[in-house]
Amino acid sequence: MSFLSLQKLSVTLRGREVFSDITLEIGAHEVVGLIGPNGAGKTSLMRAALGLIPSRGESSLAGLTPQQRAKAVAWMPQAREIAWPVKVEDLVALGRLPHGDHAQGPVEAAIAKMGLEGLRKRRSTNLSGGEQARALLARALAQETPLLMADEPTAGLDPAHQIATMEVFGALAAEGHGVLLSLHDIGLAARHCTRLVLLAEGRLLADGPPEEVLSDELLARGFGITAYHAQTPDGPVFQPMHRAR
Ligand SMILES: Nc1ncnc2c1ncn2[C@@H]1O[C@H](COP(=O)(O)OP(=O)(O)OP(=O)(O)O)[C@@H](O)[C@H]1O
Repeated sequence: MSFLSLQKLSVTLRGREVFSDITLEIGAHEVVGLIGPNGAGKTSLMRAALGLIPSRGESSLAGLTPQQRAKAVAWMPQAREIAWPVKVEDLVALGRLPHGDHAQGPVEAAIAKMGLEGLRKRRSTNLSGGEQARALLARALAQETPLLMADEPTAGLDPAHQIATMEVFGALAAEGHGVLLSLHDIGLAARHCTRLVLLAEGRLLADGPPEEVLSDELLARGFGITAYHAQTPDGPVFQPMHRAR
């Protein structure tokens, strides 16, 4: 089952083509890491897929009404903006708005998954940056959508919370959801994503299992780096090492 289908999606901003002809399917049981250098178009790709910016080509989500879309996909943007000083538990409960219910089960589950029990009564605008990110992710989880899309969800999180958050995405995929994340931490991406999509040079340069997409050639071409990688009993280890010459 496909939760997101992009056909030849292209975005031009202020007369400059950011990327063109991106064709991509995301389905159940996948944690897809969208990687690429600064300015490659990762945010633009996700925003165009959601129908938030103009594009050419097709996205299965872009034509939905806001109500339909909010039931099909939860979206955590890069900007962690919380407009009102609501309590964390009330912020998370806003995830239920598209469903028009006050179901406590999904809210409590999201609070527990993001480790927010100790913060639930705090005003969300007073939280640290990483705590706010976890609260916004919990709101997205409470939305209980087939697909979760998040723009750099682990940015600003400490290592334990980065790992915990990636494990939450893995658990969602195991339950049958699909997840699309933009990530700059390629080590986390290598370890926790089932599939990587490399966006560079204005197009989709590679799409496949992490070990294929993180080849020496694609890393040099896409990011201009060399890296150390190894398979360990605990999974793949990946460390960027040098700028490629
Ligand atoms: N509203 C806009 N108007 C004009 N250009 C834009 C606009 N938004 C983004 N861009 C440009 O489009 C390109 C892609 O930006 P985008 O934010 O999608 O990249 P990204 O891969 O998410 O980058 P980063 O890793 O730095 O977050 C960049 O060159 C950016 O300057």
